[in-house]
Amino acid sequence: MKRERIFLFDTTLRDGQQTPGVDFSVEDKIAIAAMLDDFGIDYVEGGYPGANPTDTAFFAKRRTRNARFVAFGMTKRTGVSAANDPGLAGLLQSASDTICLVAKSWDYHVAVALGCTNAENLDNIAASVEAVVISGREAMVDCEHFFDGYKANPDYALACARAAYDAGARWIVLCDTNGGTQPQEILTIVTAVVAAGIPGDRLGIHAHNDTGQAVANSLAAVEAGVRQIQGTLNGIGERCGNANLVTLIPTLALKEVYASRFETAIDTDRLQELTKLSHAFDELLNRSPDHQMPYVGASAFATKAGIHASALLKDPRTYEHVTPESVGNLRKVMVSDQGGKANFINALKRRGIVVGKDDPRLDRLISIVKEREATGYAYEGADASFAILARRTLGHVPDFFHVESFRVMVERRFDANGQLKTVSEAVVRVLIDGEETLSVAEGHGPVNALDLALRKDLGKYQHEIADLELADYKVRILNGGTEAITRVLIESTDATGARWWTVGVSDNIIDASFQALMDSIVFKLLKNRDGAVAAAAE
Ligand SMILES: CC(=O)SCCNC(=O)CCNC(=O)[C@H](O)C(C)(C)COP(=O)(O)OP(=O)(O)OC[C@H]1O[C@@H](n2cnc3c(N)ncnc32)[C@H](O)[C@@H]1OP(=O)(O)O
Ligand SMILES: CC(=O)C(=O)O
Repeated sequence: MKRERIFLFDTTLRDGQQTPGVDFSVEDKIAIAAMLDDFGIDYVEGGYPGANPTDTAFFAKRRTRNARFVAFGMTKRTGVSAANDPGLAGLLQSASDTICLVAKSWDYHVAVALGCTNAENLDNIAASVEAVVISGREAMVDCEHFFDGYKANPDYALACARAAYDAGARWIVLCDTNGGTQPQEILTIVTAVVAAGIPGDRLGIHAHNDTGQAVANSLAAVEAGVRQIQGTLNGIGERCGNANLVTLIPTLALKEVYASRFETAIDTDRLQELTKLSHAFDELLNRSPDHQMPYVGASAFATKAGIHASALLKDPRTYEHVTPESVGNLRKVMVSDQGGKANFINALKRRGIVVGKDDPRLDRLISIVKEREATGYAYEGADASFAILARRTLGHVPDFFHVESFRVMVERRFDANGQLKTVSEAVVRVLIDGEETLSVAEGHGPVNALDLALRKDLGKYQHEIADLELADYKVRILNGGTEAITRVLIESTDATGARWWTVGVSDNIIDASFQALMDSIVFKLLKNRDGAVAAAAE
């Protein structure tokens, strides 16, 4: 059976830009447009030329090689001709292939927001689309509030869509602008639009996620006939976001119910780049990836439950709905107090440690991990600390150095210029091969001072840790009150690009940090000696 083509439209740079806290520069937009273009998205909406200097500069030239480059703007205003509407002129001057016009399709909005008559709004839609078509560009109309409008006045909502269609718009996009419509309603309303004479292959869906249904609504619209889906990378967008293309793309490609009937421009090779794309975008936004994001999250193919791990290791299909490789993700079997022997054997194998199911040392390791987790440690997020603990329990970790003592001091005082300053200083006494060194360092805070002092003079190992850097530091108070236990997680990295997490737990935050810092250095030294241990670092 010939599969029907679904066109993917990305509005990360336009609706995504409307996300609270997201503010792209021209350089960001250029980078994101290139990522989307390389990935194979059909349409890349770049923003609103004329609305602000960034978007105007971004549209000074075409920013995609293969994808259609889309400029967004509103239909002309009442009382001016299309030729004299400054907003429309800005769109027509932009270096775009396609112009997407937003048009009101809810009569209530026409009255309240536009303050014109229903007939004037229909004229504005038609005249604006005609102007785009005459300019030689592809015209597209986002029918704003289409579903709410249809529920209030179906004839008028349909008339708006038809005005766009009759004037020559290639796509009429039905928008759930307020994001409150449910999948069943989308199915019914889109079916009615198709029955009213606008073919599905001229219709698109733009769904917001205010009830967590944006992906489901997009799929319901496809089911009813639409052939263009609008969405964003990682689901960013106004309020609760837009339909997440990173979820929709693999669903369309990997779920038989869709894959047997539809195809997109994203082939199986490109699909394997999906996790990278999603994470690269988060990197650009300077935020941590959502571990639980479908398909691409770090937890999407992770299990810490012993019963699951045991079956998963016999055959991954027992607990995976698709393979992690298909979207470029990884399977992760973690160790924790929820794990059984299978979790541990797998985790150890990854680090080059082979241990039999009946080996008593394995039971010992499991009971140490479970006991420690009961006191606050969390090894599932601290792979490197687990690697060290496993090696200590099952084999051997060299005694590289020994910290005899440390002291950390925080002092608030006036400096020589009379300025009030808080100073942190650490002193560390280290024994290496029987020789003692004493290091003193000042830092931005007590943990930074301790870290600097610890790494200041490690004698013969100093050159080995020169490229070690702390990338992240997380503190979690595990129970309140004066008896609070603190868990510290530290992420480290080095020149090879490897990253590893270590953990420390104590009722003293400095002591917890010290444990995590020590594990970080020991892991780095182990990693320098043994490639297998590096499997703990990603
Ligand atoms: C559902 C969506 O996400 S639509 C996209 C929303 N995104 C944005 O608005 C981001 C970019 N927008 C902007 O920078 C500004 O709103 C601009 C530059 C476009 C316009 O700025 P201003 O001219 O100062 O108008 P302002 O933002 O205050 O109000 C919007 C105006 O557009 C009118 N308008 C809104 N939608 C439409 C439409 N589809 N067709 C014609 N006019 C419209 C409103 O009636 C209002 O007119 P008024 O000023 O006469 O009351
Ligand atoms: C066009 C658009 O962003 C919306 O209706 O939500």
